[in-house]
Amino acid sequence: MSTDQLIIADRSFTSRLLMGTGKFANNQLMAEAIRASETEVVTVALRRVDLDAPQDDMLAAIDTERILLLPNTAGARDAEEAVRLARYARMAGCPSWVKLEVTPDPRYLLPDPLETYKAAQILIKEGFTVLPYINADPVLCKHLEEIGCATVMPLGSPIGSNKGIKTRENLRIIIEQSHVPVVVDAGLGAPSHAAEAMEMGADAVLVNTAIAIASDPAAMARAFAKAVQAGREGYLAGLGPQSSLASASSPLKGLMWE
Ligand SMILES: CC(=O)[C@@H](O)[C@H](O)COP(=O)(O)O
Repeated sequence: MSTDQLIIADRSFTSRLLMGTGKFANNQLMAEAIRASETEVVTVALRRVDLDAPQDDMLAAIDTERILLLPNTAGARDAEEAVRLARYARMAGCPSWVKLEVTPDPRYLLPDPLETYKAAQILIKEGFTVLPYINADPVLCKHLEEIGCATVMPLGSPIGSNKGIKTRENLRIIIEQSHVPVVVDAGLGAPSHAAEAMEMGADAVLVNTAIAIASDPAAMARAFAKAVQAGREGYLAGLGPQSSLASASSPLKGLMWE
C-alpha cells in the first residue's frame, strides 16, 4: 500500500481523485469511468437516486466494498433543504458522510457561504462527517475548519464550466493555512487543471463534468488519474521557484574558447 495516503476524518485513501456521477450518458459508461479512474470516493446526488430501492441501477454500478459512496446535497437551495437531504441519506442507510452543497442560484451554481456554514454547524452537531463545497474563500475555510468540517472543497471555477483554476491566489492561501484536507472541486476541465491543483499542494481534486462528457469517459478518467498522480509527485518532489529573469541551465564560464 502507498505510504502517501489521503486521510479524511477516520478514513485513508490511496487515490486523490474524487469523482462525481452526474451527466454520464448511461450507467455503463459511468461504471467504466469509475473503474478506470481508480477513485475511492464517488459522490452521488441524493436527488438523483432512490435510496429505498436497492435495485437502483446507478448504485448497483458502484462497488461499495472499495469505494466510499459520498451522498451530496446538490439541488439544496438553503441550509434547511441540505440538512433534510443529509438526514434522509442517513436514514436510508448511507454512511454519515455528506458532501454539503448549497447553491441557491441556478445560473452560476455558486455556493451560498452563510447557508453552507449554518448547515455544516447543524450536521456536525448531529454526528455527520461534513465535506463542504465552497467558494475559494480563505476566511470561510478557517471558520468551517474550526467548527469541525472534515475537509474544505473550494471551487476552481463554476461547476461544469471546464474553465480550470480561476481562483489560484485564494487557493494558494487556503492550502497554506488549512489543517484539514483541501479538495479542489468544480471547473477542472482537463487533466492539466487537476495536475495544477495537485502541484499547488491541494490534497485531492473532485472531477465530474470533464470525465462524464468526454467522447471516451473511461480514457479521460484514466488521464485524470495520471495527472493527479503526476501533480502530487511533482509537489512532493519540491517544485523550483518561479522567476521573472532567466537563469542559464549550463555554465556560462569556462567555455572551450575562453
Ligand atoms: C459541487 C459540485 O457539484 C461539483 O462537485 C461537481 O460535481 C464537480 O464539478 P465539475 O462538474 O465542474 O467537475
